[in-house]
Amino acid sequence: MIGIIKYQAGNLASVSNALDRLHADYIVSDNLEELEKVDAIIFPGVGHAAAAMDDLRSKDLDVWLKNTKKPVLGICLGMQLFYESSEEGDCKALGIIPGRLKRFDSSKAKVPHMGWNKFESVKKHPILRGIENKHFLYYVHGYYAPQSEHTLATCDYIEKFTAVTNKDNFIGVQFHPEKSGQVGSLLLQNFLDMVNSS
Ligand SMILES: NC(=O)CC[C@H](N)C(=O)O
Repeated sequence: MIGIIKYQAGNLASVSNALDRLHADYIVSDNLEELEKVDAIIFPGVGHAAAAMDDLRSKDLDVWLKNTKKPVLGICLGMQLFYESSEEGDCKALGIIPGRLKRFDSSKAKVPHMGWNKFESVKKHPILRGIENKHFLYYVHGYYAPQSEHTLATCDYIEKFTAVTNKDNFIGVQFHPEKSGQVGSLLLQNFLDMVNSS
């Protein structure tokens, strides 16, 4: 059973639809008792980092997320909030992964980075099974996580930034797998398979 975190910055419908297409069992919830019972978490996100963190704090979801040992897949803003802070609203984030989100330099190219782009895998990981450097994924973001020891894959737009990150039970993807067609569905299925085999 997957728990999709329900908070004001979650693009819940598109993530739910993607799981429906994979016939996955899930709940959409912000209730900590309900979330404690699921096998894994999908932490989606569209919106402003500072506002999203305020909403998570208002529901004690920030502390719960930071301390859960369940597998967590963070998507877009969900991935960004794994880090220590973001230049977006100059806000503190969950602090699970070291680093600070930076804004793209809009003097160099149009911001946000919006559209289909490839990615370059840096380290092997089950979440990337069957996904190769030739594949395109869908991105919409104005902030990026610089490369670090936790970077599994990178993407090149103005900067070479972290497209997929992993620390312990936390996996983050900057792109939107729920909007990335078959390749995106494969990544979500890889996550489900990791959960089912754990
Ligand atoms: N789609 C989004 O909400 C992106 C997350 C964040 N606001 C960014 O611009 O990077």
